Amino acid sequence: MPAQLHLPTVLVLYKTALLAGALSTLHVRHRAVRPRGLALLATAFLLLAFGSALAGMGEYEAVPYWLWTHLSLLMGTAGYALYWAGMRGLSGRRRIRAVWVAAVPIAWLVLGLATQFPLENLPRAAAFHLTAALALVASVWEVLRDHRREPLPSRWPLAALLCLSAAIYATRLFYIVNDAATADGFALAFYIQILCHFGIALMIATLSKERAEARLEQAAQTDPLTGLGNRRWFVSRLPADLPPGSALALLDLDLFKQINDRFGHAAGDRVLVEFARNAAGQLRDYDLLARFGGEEFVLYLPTVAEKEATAVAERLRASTQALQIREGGTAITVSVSLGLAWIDRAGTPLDDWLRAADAALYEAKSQGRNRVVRAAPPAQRSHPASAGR
Ligand SMILES: Nc1nc2c(ncn2[C@@H]2O[C@H](COP(=O)(O)OP(=O)(O)OP(=O)(O)O)[C@@H](O)[C@H]2O)c(=O)[nH]1
Repeated sequence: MPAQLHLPTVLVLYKTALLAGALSTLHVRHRAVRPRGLALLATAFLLLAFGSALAGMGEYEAVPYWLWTHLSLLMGTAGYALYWAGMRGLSGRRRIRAVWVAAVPIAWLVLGLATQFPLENLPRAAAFHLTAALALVASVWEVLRDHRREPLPSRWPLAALLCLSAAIYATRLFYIVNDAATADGFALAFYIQILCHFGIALMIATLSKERAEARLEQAAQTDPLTGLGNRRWFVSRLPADLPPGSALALLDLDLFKQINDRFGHAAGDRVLVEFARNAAGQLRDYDLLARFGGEEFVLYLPTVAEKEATAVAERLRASTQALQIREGGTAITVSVSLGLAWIDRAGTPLDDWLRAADAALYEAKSQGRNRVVRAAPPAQRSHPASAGR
């Protein structure tokens, strides 16, 4: 198979793959809402393509020898340093300082000018291959380290392609250092790199698309004011059949209209945010708190004893009453009423439990507000087929 690869054609295709990578990455960047690392990656693709083109022109003596050797090494190493920085940005990390990215190519340039090693083919190729392999391994690390925080499926194929590309460079480096590199091996390595570049460009586009979809999904399920999940999020997270030994509560801020009327809508918003922050801070990691709309919130406590659920509700009520939200010279105070339903049996639809909690909330308001009222369990449905209608 290697003998069938025509090296000059492979080298032309290699540059074409890099150009295609640059164009596709620029296109994705143009379409992305908050692009990260894509400009760096497109520049990296371009630098690698120009570095490779310059080396090709040098081989035909179209450029002075000293110029293309130094310059192609500079472009190649700068290209892979940018590649790493771009992958880091794409993965979601903070932008790295330019000095760290520039350090690698500048170090090679200074060393090259001082020793003139790039004038020799093997040391120049070894320096390029070493930089490329290390930058690609670092890129794999960048792409995978954020997987838990942002589990996008395309991270894995992207990392696999980067690994393959790094492995090819490392293998080539081994042959170069041992002076065993052949033209056939060279052609095969570049052929695989072509496939990697196409694949990586595709995965960059896929990852950006997956990220945009995940953000849309999250925005559709998040209340923008408080950052809590909204009704859609809450319902999607609840088990289809609430298990016995859990609790559901509706929480409604008291006389909230008066706060808006007296202090203004913006102050009312701050009260909602502070209430949400305080309430979320009182709960376990796996409890679910959402904003149902307006000044109404909903809470689900999985696996909780009846007494404990009442204690949690009572704690939320008391800590809300203790809140002091500063507005100008005065402190706004607020209270909350809660209707609490303790789930004592399976098979009753969520809507019935919500209605029961709502009735209890209504009762809490009627009794003077700032209190927790336990809900009467909803009437049991006689026919299972009617459940959920
Ligand atoms: N600032 C602010 N106000 C909101 C928001 N959503 C709803 N409201 C206001 O919340 C108020 C709710 O008023 P009501 O439903 O009369 O209830 P309340 O004044 O809290 O009285 P009770 O519930 O009976 O204690 C209305 O004035 C709404 O305009 C919001 O996102 N921000």
